[in-house]
Amino acid sequence: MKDANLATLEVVKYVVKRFGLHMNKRLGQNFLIRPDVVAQIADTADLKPGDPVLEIGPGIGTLTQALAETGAAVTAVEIDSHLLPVLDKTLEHYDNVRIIHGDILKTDIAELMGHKPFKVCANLPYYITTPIIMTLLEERLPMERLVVMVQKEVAERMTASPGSRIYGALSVAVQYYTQPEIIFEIPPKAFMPAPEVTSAVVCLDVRKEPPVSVMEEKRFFQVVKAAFSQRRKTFANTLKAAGVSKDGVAAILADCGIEGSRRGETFSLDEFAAIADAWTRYNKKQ
Ligand SMILES: C[S@@+](CC[C@H](N)C(=O)[O-])C[C@H]1O[C@@H](n2cnc3c(N)ncnc32)[C@H](O)[C@@H]1O
Repeated sequence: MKDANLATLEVVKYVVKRFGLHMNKRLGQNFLIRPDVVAQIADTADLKPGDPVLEIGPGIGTLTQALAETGAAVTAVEIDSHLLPVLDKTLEHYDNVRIIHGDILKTDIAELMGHKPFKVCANLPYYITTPIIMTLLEERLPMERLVVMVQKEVAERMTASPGSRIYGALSVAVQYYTQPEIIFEIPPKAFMPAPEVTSAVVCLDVRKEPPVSVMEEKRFFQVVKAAFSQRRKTFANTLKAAGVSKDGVAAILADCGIEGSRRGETFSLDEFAAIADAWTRYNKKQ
């Protein structure tokens, strides 16, 4: 199938029929049927021959083919064993593709990618988008860029600004580790079967250093989690709920100069960092 572009309705239909596939909704199986969209996703990854790239969920190999065509060294992790014989066939002419059968959330990715720098390019299964993104980022893998297709609403959360309704823990984490940019949107009809939602491709360029420095990163993310777990609470009450004494709350707020009446969802990364450091200093004094 080297000459056939896999990302067309005719080819996807043919493959589904030939292998007797049943799209598994539970595994987020919506396959792209637009060659231009697939090409644009692969272009955004900006791959050179030999570049290691990780794909999550190759499906029948549509995006995998576009990645392989760049000459990159493609590693694709697919959970569904029914798709393995399909991928064997659709990608049989590429010697720069390695298919791994497994659950990406249970895979030792650093080991799989040989502890060397790599990029990620994937049309993600939507039911586990956030766990996948958070795992990849929190493990501090040597990634340079992630190009991921996600639900449009999730893409907007990743890039949201403080104070907006959709700004949350995912926005802070993504913006702490990366510089996110929404590249383009994709309508449901670009997939078979068509999902119920519009999708978007996001490019996350991994930062060499976080944009704010904090004394204890763990504390920073503890503050973020507390701030968004009860969005309607004032920040002073959020700190109390997190187990800080009344005196402690007063001392932390005075130290970082932030009004306790504000809600956590209005804080910028700088403000989250200032609170986390004030909390760390307070704890050290106790
Ligand atoms: C949205 S489809 C993308 C298919 C193909 N890349 C495309 O663009 O047409 C998501 C793929 O992820 C696979 N998948 C779902 N959960 C997974 C997991 N935990 N680990 C690895 N692959 C998974 C599904 O079986 C499916 O092939």
